[in-house]
Amino acid sequence: MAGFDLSGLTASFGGERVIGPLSLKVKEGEQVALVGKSGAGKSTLMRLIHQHVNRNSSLVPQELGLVNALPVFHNVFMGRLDQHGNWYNTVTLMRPFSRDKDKVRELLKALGMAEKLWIPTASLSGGQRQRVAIARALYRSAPLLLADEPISALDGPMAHQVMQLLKDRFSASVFALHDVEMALAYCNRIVGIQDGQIALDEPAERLVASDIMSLY
Ligand SMILES: Nc1ncnc2c1ncn2[C@@H]1O[C@H](COP(=O)(O)OP(=O)(O)OP(=O)(O)O)[C@@H](O)[C@H]1O
Repeated sequence: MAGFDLSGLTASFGGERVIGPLSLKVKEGEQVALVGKSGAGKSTLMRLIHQHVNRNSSLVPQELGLVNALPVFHNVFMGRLDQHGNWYNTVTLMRPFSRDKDKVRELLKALGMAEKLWIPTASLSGGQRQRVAIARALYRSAPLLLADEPISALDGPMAHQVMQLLKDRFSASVFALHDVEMALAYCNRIVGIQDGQIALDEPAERLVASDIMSLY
């Protein structure tokens, strides 16, 4: 199941409400961009959605969640840790299976970094690290993608390549995006977050960048 239908979503920190209560329904075929100024609540909403849909989703968190001491291969493989037994995961740590190596190499190739397969993640650049987290989400291959600022460290051409790849590979997606032009180019629905509430919810084709800038 690619979509979700959640209601009564709320989040508070130190007694202060930062999200909701709000409802959000996302259907198969929708690429949703969460936009809004820094601190509006996009990451918090993303985490709330993930808590509810969890195993049905591929997650790219803003902080990436990589294990620096491990090579790129193992960080990408982690996208499917919960789909294998302990024995398989333990063997893979020491001596990965060819079919998994081939699959991960193929994903890295699509992201322009196949040669980094066995490099420890700690020695990668910020943009390369971000692509490892994206490869991990692609490897998981869940029907729903939740991606919090997935292209913030990528240069222009790579940012476009990654957004196109993610759009093609997932049947429904929720992106938190600072880049309004990218949101309009790759998403078909724009949800504006302001003070923890949905202040805008429109098909992207009905909006231009200036309509969204009123949220900032
Ligand atoms: N762990 C936390 N403890 C306390 N307050 C938090 C915590 N995480 C988020 N907040 C607060 O919740 C609000 C929403 O934060 P959130 O990170 O969701 O915003 P955002 O829209 O994702 O911002 P950005 O675009 O900068 O990533 C902010 O006021 C932030 O200070």
